[in-house]
Amino acid sequence: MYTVAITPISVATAAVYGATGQINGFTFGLFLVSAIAVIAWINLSNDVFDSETGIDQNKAHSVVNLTGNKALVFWLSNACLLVGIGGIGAIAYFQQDWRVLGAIALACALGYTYQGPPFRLGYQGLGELICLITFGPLTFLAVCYSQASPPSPTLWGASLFVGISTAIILFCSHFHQVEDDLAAGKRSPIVRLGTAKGSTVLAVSTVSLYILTPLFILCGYFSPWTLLLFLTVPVAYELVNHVGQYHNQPDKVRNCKFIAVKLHFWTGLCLSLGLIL
Ligand SMILES: C/C(=C\COP(=O)(O)OP(=O)(O)O)CCC[C@H](C)CCC[C@H](C)CCCC(C)C
Ligand SMILES: O=C(O)C1=CC(=O)c2ccccc2C1=O
Repeated sequence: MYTVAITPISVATAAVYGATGQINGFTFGLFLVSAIAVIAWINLSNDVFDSETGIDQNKAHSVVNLTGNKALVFWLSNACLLVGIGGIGAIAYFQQDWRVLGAIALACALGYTYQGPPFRLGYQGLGELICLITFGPLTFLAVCYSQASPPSPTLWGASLFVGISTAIILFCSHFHQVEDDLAAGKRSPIVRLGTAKGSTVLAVSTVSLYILTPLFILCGYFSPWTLLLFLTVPVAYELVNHVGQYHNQPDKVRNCKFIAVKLHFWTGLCLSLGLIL
């Protein structure tokens, strides 16, 4: 799952490098470490908050279920947040640009509203929108300011791409959980749509990645090298085909999140290369 931290930082940094021909390696490294700590926070605190609603009763790998110590996991998650925000704060300080910290702090606040009381917006099916905004434009803005570069159409285009590919991971994570979600009152997009319509939405969202890229090339935002993205079509096909076949069979569809992670990783790598070349 930690590729969800690495990919947006790498693609945004590649977009900056493509535009300016230089990046600060130390800032890039510190951003990566900080983003990983933020993702550790969101996952550990998700287990804490979900243990309060009972939705994770059957989730064997919930760290709260594994340790039986909710307080410990809560404080561990806060420590991760402190490390993550501390690292981003240090970058903002070195750059003397507090917009870096502001964008990531806003992303973290939105991440909290996904799962924490009193908001729990994920229970209303709003997680994918939060994912798109936080892993897309907010993270990309923070990265470009951290590299002392202004946002460009290339950066916005790439942020939309990564925002969608990250939201696809979250969307896929709901297919096998319909029963548990219904029991806990969580109206995930798959609970709302049903698994059949959900698999169609997944297909359309996945295909949109391969439409947006040529469109951005035609607009002059992306280099033609970003067509490297089409090397990932077999993974996209695997995802759409797997969910299309097994959307209503929880045991068979449960691994689709990991195919989505694979798609997110490889599309991110191809896009980064395309933006650098
Ligand atoms: C914890 C997340 C998903 C798990 O959700 P769920 O409870 O449905 O799944 P389980 O069955 O596994 O319990 C991730 C949620 C992500 C959230 C919508 C947005 C987070 C924003 C980040 C804080 C932004 C970080 C940016 C970083 C790259 C600097
Ligand atoms: O555990 C999960 O299901 C997820 C964890 C996570 O950090 C993440 C981040 C961005 C999009 C989706 C997800 C998950 O689904």
